[in-house]
Amino acid sequence: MSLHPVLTAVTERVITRSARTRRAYLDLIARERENGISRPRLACGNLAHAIAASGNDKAGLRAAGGMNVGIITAYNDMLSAHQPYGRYPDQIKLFAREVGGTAQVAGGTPAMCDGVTQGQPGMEISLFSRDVIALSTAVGLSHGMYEGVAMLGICDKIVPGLLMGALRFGHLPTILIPSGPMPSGLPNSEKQRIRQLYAEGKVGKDKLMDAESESYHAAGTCTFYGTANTNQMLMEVMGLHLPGSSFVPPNSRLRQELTRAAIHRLSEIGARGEDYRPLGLCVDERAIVNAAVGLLATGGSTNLAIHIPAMARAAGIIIDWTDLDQLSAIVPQLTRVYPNGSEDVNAFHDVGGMPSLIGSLLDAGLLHPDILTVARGGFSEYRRKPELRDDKVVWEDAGPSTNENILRAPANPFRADGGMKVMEGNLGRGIYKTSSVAPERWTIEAPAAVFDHQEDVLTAFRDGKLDRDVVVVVRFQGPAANGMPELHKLTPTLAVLQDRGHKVALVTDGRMSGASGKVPAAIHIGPEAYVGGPLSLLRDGDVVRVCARTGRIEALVEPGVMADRTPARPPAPQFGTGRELFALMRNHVDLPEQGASAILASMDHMAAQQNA
Ligand SMILES: O=C(O)[C@H](O)[C@@H](O)[C@H](O)[C@H](O)COP(=O)(O)O
Ligand code: SF4
Repeated sequence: MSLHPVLTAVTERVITRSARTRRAYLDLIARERENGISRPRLACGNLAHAIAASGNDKAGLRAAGGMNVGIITAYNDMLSAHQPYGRYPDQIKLFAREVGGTAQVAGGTPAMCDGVTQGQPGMEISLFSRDVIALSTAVGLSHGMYEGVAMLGICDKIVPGLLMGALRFGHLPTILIPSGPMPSGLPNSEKQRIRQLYAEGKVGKDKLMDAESESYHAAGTCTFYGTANTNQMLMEVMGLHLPGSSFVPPNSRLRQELTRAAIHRLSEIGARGEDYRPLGLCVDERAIVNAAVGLLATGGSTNLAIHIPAMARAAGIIIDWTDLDQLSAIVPQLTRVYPNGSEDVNAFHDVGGMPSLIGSLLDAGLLHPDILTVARGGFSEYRRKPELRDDKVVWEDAGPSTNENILRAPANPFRADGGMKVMEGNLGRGIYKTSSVAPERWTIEAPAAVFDHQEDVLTAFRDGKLDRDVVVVVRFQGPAANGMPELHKLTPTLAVLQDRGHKVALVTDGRMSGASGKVPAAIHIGPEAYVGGPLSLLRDGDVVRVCARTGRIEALVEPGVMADRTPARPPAPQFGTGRELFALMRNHVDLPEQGASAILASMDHMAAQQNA
């Protein structure tokens, strides 16, 4: 099947736009491979320090005969998705020895749980924790002891951060190793129902806690299709996981054999072998466009509209929301997984999952088939799913979906267009996730209720001030203002207003969770209010129109009236919960459409100085 012409056109535009920065990046990783820090170039003292505690691996590490795998782990036992990783390093060391290599934990990174910080001050650190993870990855790999990298991370900011960091060592082969979703618990729609009853005061805290604990109840990734599971999907359509490994349950024999296979495969794609597949060549413009297609075909998390540009930029590639919007026009929605439906990722995996999805997108010419992946052979390997045969993992054709209520092929999509729209108008430019909102709610026009803090929305609701058609505007939530938190805590309250029959929409320069849905939301609006963006000029009562059909977000106020207004004063920045430590990032961060990253903005500033 030939490639869809829009996919080709968007890819060529990305290649052209990125020509200079991508060339500089490829030159960098070539230099790093030839002359960069590496084990043979370490001095005796350096190497002695690096192997002092390596026990039986010391001789192997000193002789440098096999690959030394650097493990970058985002393990902590509070994050349910990362809790299984505690045992992985010891397993990986065994698997590396099986193929004549060694492995060391090169370093750890933090891993925030957005479920724990949702609605809490810590959420104002969440986006910037991604950059901290990128920096932590670079710290670990900077020792030059490793010929391959195994990365252990799943959740929201962790996979983007790991990739942003590892891409700066893009001369090294790198594989991401997932740990898998927890068993399905209380259905997400039932959890949401209980939350709405609680928001209305109709059930007590114990009932809510019981529902939450039945939903999030074991080790493994939460099973809604939020940012974490969108990350897993992304790693498959970019060929950075082993095929079909994203949603295999944790603590299973197959999961362990997939980890073994990943380490064995990593040892084959190093610089010394005949099948060199460095990360920086795997992540090229086609892989990034594949990522965007996967995001749109699955109605993935809006957070990836920020993270895909950031990961791309770390590899010298520039993709923007217009590219996303144009791809969205031709990429059909093929999955219905909560919040885009009632089923979860375990159900998606059981009916064919990633291999079936990738196969059908390839057949429709909607994915680049010729990307360089970590798996042997080409991207067509990713049509196949892993099975355990005689205790060994083998890959077998996955075939089409077995349940068209959850997963479909492009010939019979849930919707003909992708799940995301770019919104523009006199209030700025943002993103709207259409896949999780009923089409009859795609156009909302109502008077604005303007807030500077999400808590004030909940107070206004409790005081009965929102019981009407309303566009709730929450501003000063952008990256420069307070770190661009998710405002997902507002979902139950806004959904109650919507269920009462009111027309409701949310407009914000902040973010929403990948698990957010049901309520129309125009988010990531830039330029943000904190830097004087149009949201800072809005007043209570202004009529705002949010229309995902036209992609427009407008204040129906005379232009002269808005222009004559004085921008609202930003709230004072807050100390506490460590937020003051991130002022550095707030002061240097760039736009969400560019990736909302202080480190990438500073890196590009450095490149501009070099070229001056
Ligand atoms: O982007 C995401 O997917 C979210 O950040 C997710 O990781 C977070 O945990 C949500 O808050 C979970 O949803 P609830 O808050 O509804 O449990
Ligand atoms: S998916 Fe979200 S809530 Fe679940 S463990 Fe990961 S970050 Fe936490």
